[in-house]
Amino acid sequence: MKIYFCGSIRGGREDVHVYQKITHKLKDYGSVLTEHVSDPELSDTGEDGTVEGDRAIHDRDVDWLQQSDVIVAEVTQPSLGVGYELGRAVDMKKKILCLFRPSSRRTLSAMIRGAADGERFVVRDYSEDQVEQVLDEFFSRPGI
Ligand SMILES: O=c1[nH]c(=O)n([C@H]2C[C@H](O)[C@@H](COP(=O)(O)O)O2)cc1CO
Repeated sequence: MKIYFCGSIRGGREDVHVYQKITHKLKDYGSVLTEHVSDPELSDTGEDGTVEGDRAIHDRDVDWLQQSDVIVAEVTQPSLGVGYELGRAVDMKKKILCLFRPSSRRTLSAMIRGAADGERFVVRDYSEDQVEQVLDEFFSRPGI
């Protein structure tokens, strides 16, 4: 199974340790196409700051989205890129899990929470210590 993991990069890297935890667990279910997202060495400038670099990142990521079977997004730290990826993934009719931590005291965008249908697009509130349990639950759903 190919898994596309989304997490904030230029939106801020405060949650990178949570991304690491999620990516580590995701490897139990398949290959993670976007492992760089959870790399603590990657700063909020991203992989490449040039216009050509940004185009290459965009085109590669859209291609990976197309190839992927499941999208898992950590959406607590707001990120334009993650929002864009989720919109594209909905259009591609992909199976999507969004993970949000209410302990952040943020309110998740209505465009993400409001997109949930409980089947193809799942939004799950969780705490950091529930990462394994929440992912096990999601990946044991029929059709995943
Ligand atoms: O360098 C990058 N590499 C990359 O793969 N992305 C993708 C993957 C992430 O899930 C998402 C993060 O978007 P943003 O940088 O707007 O927070 O975009 C984003 C950047 C920088 O915007």
